[in-house]
Amino acid sequence: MSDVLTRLSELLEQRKAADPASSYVAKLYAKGMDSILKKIGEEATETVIAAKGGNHDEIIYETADLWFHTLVMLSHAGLSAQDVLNELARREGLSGIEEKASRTS
Ligand SMILES: N=c1c2ncn([C@@H]3O[C@H](COP(=O)(O)OP(=O)(O)OP(=O)(O)O)[C@@H](O)[C@H]3O)c2ncn1[C@@H]1O[C@H](COP(=O)(O)O)[C@@H](O)[C@H]1O
Repeated sequence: MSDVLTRLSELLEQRKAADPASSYVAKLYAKGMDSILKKIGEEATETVIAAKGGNHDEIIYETADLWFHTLVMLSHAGLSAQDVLNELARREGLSGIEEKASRTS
């Protein structure tokens, strides 16, 4: 895993014991999964709008927001970026059709 993802994943775990008044992530955890999912929906929409606009800085900024909130969702669900990277690694070398056939659910 990249150093950035490793450090951020560790920080997201630590924030589970943090005060929501002093941490954005702790506040999101306290609000619960529905609020986290709402943020993901908003950030996904903002990413689509940025990509349509074609400004590289905006695309990067909005995609970072989307990735970040997705990482918060994974952490709240007891998962991590590494779990998703493991799945992407599993798919390496498979064609799209083979990948679809390999799915269990
Ligand atoms: N990478 C991020 C990150 N990206 C985006 N954001 C926050 O995500 C929010 C984006 O939502 P919006 O653009 O809608 O802005 P907003 O109006 O403030 O959001 P809402 O109040 O409506 O939820 C902003 O508050 C950003 O500050 C982030 N907040 C935290 N991190 C990382 O998480 C770490 C822990 O953060 P704290 O828990 O706050 O210490 C930080 O050190 C960073 O590494």
